[in-house]
Amino acid sequence: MVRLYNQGVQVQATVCRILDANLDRAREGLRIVEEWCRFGLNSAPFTDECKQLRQELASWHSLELRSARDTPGDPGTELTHPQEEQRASIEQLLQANFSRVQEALRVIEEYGKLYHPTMGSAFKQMRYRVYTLESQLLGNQRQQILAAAQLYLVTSPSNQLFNVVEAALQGGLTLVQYRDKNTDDRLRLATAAKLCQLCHQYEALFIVNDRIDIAIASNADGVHLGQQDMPVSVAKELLGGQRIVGSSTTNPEEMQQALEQGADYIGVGPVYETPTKAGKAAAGLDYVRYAAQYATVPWFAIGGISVNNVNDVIGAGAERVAVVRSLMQAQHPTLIVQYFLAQLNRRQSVKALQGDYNNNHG
Ligand SMILES: Cc1ncc(COP(=O)(O)OP(=O)(O)O)c(N)n1
Ligand SMILES: Cc1ncsc1CCOP(=O)(O)O
Ligand SMILES: [Mg+2]
Repeated sequence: MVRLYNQGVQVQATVCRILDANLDRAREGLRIVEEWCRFGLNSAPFTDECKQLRQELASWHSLELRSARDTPGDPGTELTHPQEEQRASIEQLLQANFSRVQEALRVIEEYGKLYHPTMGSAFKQMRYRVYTLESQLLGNQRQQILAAAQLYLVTSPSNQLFNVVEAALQGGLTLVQYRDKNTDDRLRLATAAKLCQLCHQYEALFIVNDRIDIAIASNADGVHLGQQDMPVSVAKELLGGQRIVGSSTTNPEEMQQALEQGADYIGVGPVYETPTKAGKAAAGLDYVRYAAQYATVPWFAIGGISVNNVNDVIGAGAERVAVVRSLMQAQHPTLIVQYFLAQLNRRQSVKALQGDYNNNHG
């Protein structure tokens, strides 16, 4: 039943107009995405998902809402943003239309709460489905690099910062996080932008620690957030579906929450106590074993990991590790990266062989 609780007639009509206009906006944007899925990608599953979303929108677009339309009296019909006149690529066109759909769904989610008891939650779910579709269509390359990454360099302030990062990239590193707690924002942004360019030159991902604003402004591939930072779900909303959001976890509860909120990867640690995060208790190898069994997204063991103990961490089930000092203080970062990758790959090969053996003899 459609009800607008305790509102005057004028307000009711306005809410209906807002819902009507945004249902149209969302449908149009989805249709544009759908055409690319159908004719550009020939993808039945993506086309189908767009169609189902459009059908669900249509099921809410009642006669009552349509009748509230007042196109001649709407001052918004003539307003266009200069960027709407230009699209440099299919990716940009899709991105603009995903943003349009997500914005419209968010408006409906909020105003819908005034209109129908289940409209807010229904549109929230739809918005998450659109994020997923967006990340499958546009964020795929980032997710692939993330899934393949085995070593993660988290930087610390250094006057050799760019040299260390470049040397590590030359060794095959594909994931870098810029972590600097004390520099002022101007310098932090300039450093982030330069590091981002450097990483992209090597087709590596660039992540910013703590700061969503700096991640966006530096064109980073994502952000890493801890338990005291912005919640993952909020970061996902601010960054859209394409960028990566990583989350630090120290115990199973934090892991569960990070997974529920949609973290793309998680940090697991500190495995060992470390001066880089002084005062933080070690989570230990037991938590690494837990992650090996229960984590459903890529996860990186972190904290006190060096060439001397990496095999213990791998032995506890880690397939990916993150380090600060082991690379930032290395004399030869390229060689250290190669050593870590060799150890992690060796483990992967052994696991693959064991899998083959079990399949053939199980
Ligand atoms: C890969 C990775 N894992 C964990 C952390 C720690 O994040 P957080 O708990 O927010 O602490 P700070 O790094 O902000 O001091 C990380 N940065 N990266
Ligand atoms: C940022 C962070 N989060 C958990 S441990 C850690 C620091 C790891 O530093 P190091 O590799 O030097 O021990
Ligand atoms: Mg943090």
